[in-house]
Amino acid sequence: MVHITRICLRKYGNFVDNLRLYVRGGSGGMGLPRLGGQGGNGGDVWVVAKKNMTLKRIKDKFPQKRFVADAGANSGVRALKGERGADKEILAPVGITVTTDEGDLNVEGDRVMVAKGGSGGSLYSAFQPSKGEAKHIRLDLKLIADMGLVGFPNAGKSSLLTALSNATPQIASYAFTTLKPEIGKLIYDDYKQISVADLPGLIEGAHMNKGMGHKFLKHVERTKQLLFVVDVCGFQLASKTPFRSAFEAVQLLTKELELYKEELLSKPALLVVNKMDLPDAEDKLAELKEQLQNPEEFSDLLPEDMIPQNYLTFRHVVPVSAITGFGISHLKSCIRQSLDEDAALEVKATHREKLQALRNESVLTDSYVKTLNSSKTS
Ligand SMILES: Nc1nc2c(ncn2[C@@H]2O[C@H](COP(=O)(O)OP(=O)(O)OP(=O)(O)O)[C@@H](O)[C@H]2O)c(=O)[nH]1
Ligand SMILES: [Mg+2]
Repeated sequence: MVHITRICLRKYGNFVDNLRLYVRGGSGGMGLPRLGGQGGNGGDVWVVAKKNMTLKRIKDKFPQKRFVADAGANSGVRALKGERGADKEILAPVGITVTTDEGDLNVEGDRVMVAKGGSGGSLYSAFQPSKGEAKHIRLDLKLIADMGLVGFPNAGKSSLLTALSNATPQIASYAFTTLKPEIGKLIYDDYKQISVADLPGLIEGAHMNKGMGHKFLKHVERTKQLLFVVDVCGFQLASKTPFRSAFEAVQLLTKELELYKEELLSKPALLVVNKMDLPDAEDKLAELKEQLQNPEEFSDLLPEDMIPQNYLTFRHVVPVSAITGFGISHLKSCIRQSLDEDAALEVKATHREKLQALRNESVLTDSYVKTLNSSKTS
C-alpha cells in the first residue's frame, strides 16, 4: 500500500454533501387597535432547486448559515393593511433531501417552504402579531453510492466491481460496455455494507458532453468518494486516438472532472491500478508511482490544455488484478478505511455546528432581552 499525502485541498476545499441551516420566517407586523388596522404577514423561507448550485456554494456564501425572511410591516394610519414581508429563498442544488428536526420533508417539485412567516396582528389576535416559525433544517445531497468508479473505457471498472461485490455487470473487451450505473454492495465481516457504482467509461472531452459526457459526470456528483481505475499498461481508445499511459490517464481524468465541476475534485479519491497480471506490470507500476509523487516534473508528457490546475493526490494507490483477484481484499479494506475516516469527521463537524448554533441562539436571546429592557425603560 502506498500512502501519498492527503487529497489536495489548496484550492478546492472540502466537498460538501450535507448542510445544516437555521431558518426563520419573518415576524408579523403590529396591528393598529385604534383604527382596526392589520399588520402584514411575515415572509416565508423557501428552499429552491437551482441548476449548477452546490451545497458548498451556500456554505461559502453564507458562513453563518442563517436564513431569516423579512418581517411584515406594522399597520399605520397611512397604510392600515401593513405590507407583507419579503420571502427568503435558499438556492440549493437539484437532487437534495430537505429534513427538519421534526421529521422528513422531501422535496416535491422544485420548491419547498421550510419556515412560515408569522401572521400580522389583527382584530382576531388583539392586534398582536405572531413570530415566524424557526427551526434547523438539513440539506442532503441524494447519493447513489458511497464510491463511484471513474475511469476510461476498458480500464476494468466492471470487472473490478464483480471482483469486489455481489454485482454482475456486463464485461467485454470493447469500450462503452457499461452504459448506465450499476451498483454493487461490498459486505464486510461485521455486516457493514458499502455501495460502489460502476459508471460508464469517461472519454477525453466528456466535460463538453462527448461520449456519455454529462450523463456520466452527473453520476460522479452523486457519490461520496471517487475510485479512479486505470489500466497499468495504459490504453488507446481507437486506432486514430493517441496512446495514453496510466499516468496520463490519471491526469486526463482529473482534468475532465475539473473542467466539468472542480468541486468534484475535493472528494476524497483512491487510485486502483488494474491489470497487474499483465507482463511488465510491476515496472510500469513503479514508474507510475514515481510520476505521481512528483507530477509537476512529468507534466511535459501531457499537452498543455490537459494539465490539471492541481494534481490530485490519492489516499491510497492500490495495485490489483480484477481477473486474478490479486490485491482485491486489500482494496476492500482501503475503501472501508477511507469512508470510516470521513464518517468520523462528519460526526465531529455536526456536533461542533450544533454547539455553535446553540451559542448563536443564546447570544440572540440575550441581545433581544436587552433591547426589550431598554425599550421598556425609555
Ligand atoms: N488482463 C486483465 N484484463 C482485465 C482485467 N480487468 C479487466 N480486464 C479486461 O479488460 C476488458 C474491459 O473490462 P471491463 O470490466 O468491461 O472494463 P470497463 O472499464 O468496465 O469498460 P467500459 O464499461 O467499456 O467503460 C475486458 O476484456 C476484461 O476482461 C485484469 O485485471 N487483467
Ligand atoms: Mg464497464
